[in-house]
Amino acid sequence: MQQNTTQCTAIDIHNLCFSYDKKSSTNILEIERWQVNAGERVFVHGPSGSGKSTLLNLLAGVLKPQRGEISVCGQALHSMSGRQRDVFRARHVGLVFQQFNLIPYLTVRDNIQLVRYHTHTSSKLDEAIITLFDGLQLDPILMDRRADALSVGQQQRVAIARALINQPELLIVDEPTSALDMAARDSFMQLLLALPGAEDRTLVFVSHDPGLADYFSLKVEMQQLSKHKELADAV
Ligand SMILES: Nc1ncnc2c1ncn2[C@@H]1O[C@H](COP(=O)(O)OP(=O)(O)OP(=O)(O)O)[C@@H](O)[C@H]1O
Repeated sequence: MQQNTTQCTAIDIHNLCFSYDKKSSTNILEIERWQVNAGERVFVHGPSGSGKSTLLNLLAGVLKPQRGEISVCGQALHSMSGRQRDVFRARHVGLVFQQFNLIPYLTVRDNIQLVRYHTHTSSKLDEAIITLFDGLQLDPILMDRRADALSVGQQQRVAIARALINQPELLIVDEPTSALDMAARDSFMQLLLALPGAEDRTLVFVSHDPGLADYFSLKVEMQQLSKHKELADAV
């Protein structure tokens, strides 16, 4: 089932239909075909409500389509159980949410430790965190600070470090720059794209900000990718 990510198509979607409400006649997403090669940097944009977060959750295996096929890093998510998709996500996907989702009363180290898939000694974990912090220009002293004592920019970079701790092949980032001014936004993008392994990792990045599009090799407009169709037409 496993494939070498350097040879595989990172994302392969075929005739996918998704609706939150099984009784509704309208799909939130309908994607006939979408393929992304491993290592590609994809900028996903589209109006509010067009299904960007829903797409990210399908790619991460949080949601499962009602119909069709979705393979990520060579793994067929549509035929996995919820538990299998959880394992898939822990091993292959790094997720950064809009609100960062750090647990406020835990230290930065504990926030990162929580998502660590491989069990390593605490010194190995610290080593891995320090390497990531170095690339993200974060002071290692922050590891022992509570997450709610960090600035927004620091929380955002810690969220990236947490997403990368398992060395995922796919990094999914949802609207991470909305709280930043333009200069901070650009330096964040430069850091993100210069991190070790960034050239081999597939990046799917959602933003409303068209000013970020130039950082990406592929641009995807949600309304072109997905059609909202009456289920009755599709059946
Ligand atoms: N858990 C849910 N249950 C039911 N409907 C939902 C749920 N989450 C999202 N939706 C609906 O699905 C549609 C797509 O939502 P989604 O959050 O994917 O859009 P989006 O493009 O990410 O929007 P935004 O840019 O505002 O974050 C919207 O109509 C939304 O109301």
